[in-house]
Amino acid sequence: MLGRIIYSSGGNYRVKTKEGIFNCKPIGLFRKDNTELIVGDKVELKLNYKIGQENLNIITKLYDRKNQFIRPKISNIDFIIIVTSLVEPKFNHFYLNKMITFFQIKKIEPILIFTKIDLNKNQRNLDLIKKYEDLNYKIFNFNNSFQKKEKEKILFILKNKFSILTGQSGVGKSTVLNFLNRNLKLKTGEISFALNRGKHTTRHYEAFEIYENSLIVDSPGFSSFKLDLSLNEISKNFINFAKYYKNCQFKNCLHINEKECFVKKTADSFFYNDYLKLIKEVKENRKF
Ligand SMILES: Nc1nc2c(ncn2[C@@H]2O[C@H](COP(=O)(O)OP(=O)(O)OP(=O)(O)O)[C@@H](O)[C@H]2O)c(=O)[nH]1
Ligand SMILES: [Zn+2]
Repeated sequence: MLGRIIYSSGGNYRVKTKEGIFNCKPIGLFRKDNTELIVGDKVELKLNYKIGQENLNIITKLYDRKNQFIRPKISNIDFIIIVTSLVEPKFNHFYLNKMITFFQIKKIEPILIFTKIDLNKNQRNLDLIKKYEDLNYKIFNFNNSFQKKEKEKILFILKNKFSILTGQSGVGKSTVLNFLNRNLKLKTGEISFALNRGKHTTRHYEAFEIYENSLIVDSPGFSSFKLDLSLNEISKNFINFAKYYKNCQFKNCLHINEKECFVKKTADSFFYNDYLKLIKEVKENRKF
């Protein structure tokens, strides 16, 4: 029977199949060749397999992963849902641009959710959202709720898909999930904010079913993502650079020092400034 791992902790797995969710153990084979099974993996399952005196549900096979992350340890991701609040915490476009870039490089489509629109008093924030709309990203605005049509649209997109939800602490990740599925009842607000769960190192990953086989992993803050980007990848794929870096006349150009570089001349300064910041950050991290 085919299934997907939705929970993993200390060698115990929960696998979701068409027939339901089962607690499972992997067969020894995986241990022998050092294969670690992770949340998101598509696996083959045998129910009530007799081992000695016990009847166990066992995982017998791991199917090829279409993608895989080291931190968080998750595989086969279809979408990355990036939640950004306009206020409290304030609009952090640098992290948003960085995350979009990272996942575009990994060929995973981002879905952008902007929250706390109701608390926003700053027109510039709305103008910034417009910039992402112009780039044709899938965008949803959240006011403690989605409009009915928007909610239907997002559930339709996520149906039968496996997604990661990410965003800084306090932006509203749990609030959004609870709104999409009233049965989840995830803790929101000050308590989880104070715990700052992003810093927990032993956190396990668990995929929640939101709607008709749409699974979402609620991952802690941005900082827990291992972003292994090269300068070359960023220069070609930052946000919307892919469209016009080919017009840059310089080989392996970082679009910084060449006066006549096409990207430097045409890029929107809002994105370009974050690009410079990201290049700087990656260069500095390399020194260690
Ligand atoms: N007014 C308003 N408040 C919101 C909105 N979205 C979330 N909140 C509030 O913001 C606070 C933080 O929301 P959470 O859902 O706990 O945020 P989180 O991203 O899950 O936070 P962590 O668990 O720390 O990662 C809560 O008090 C929510 O009620 C929104 O669109 N409008
Ligand atoms: Zn250039």
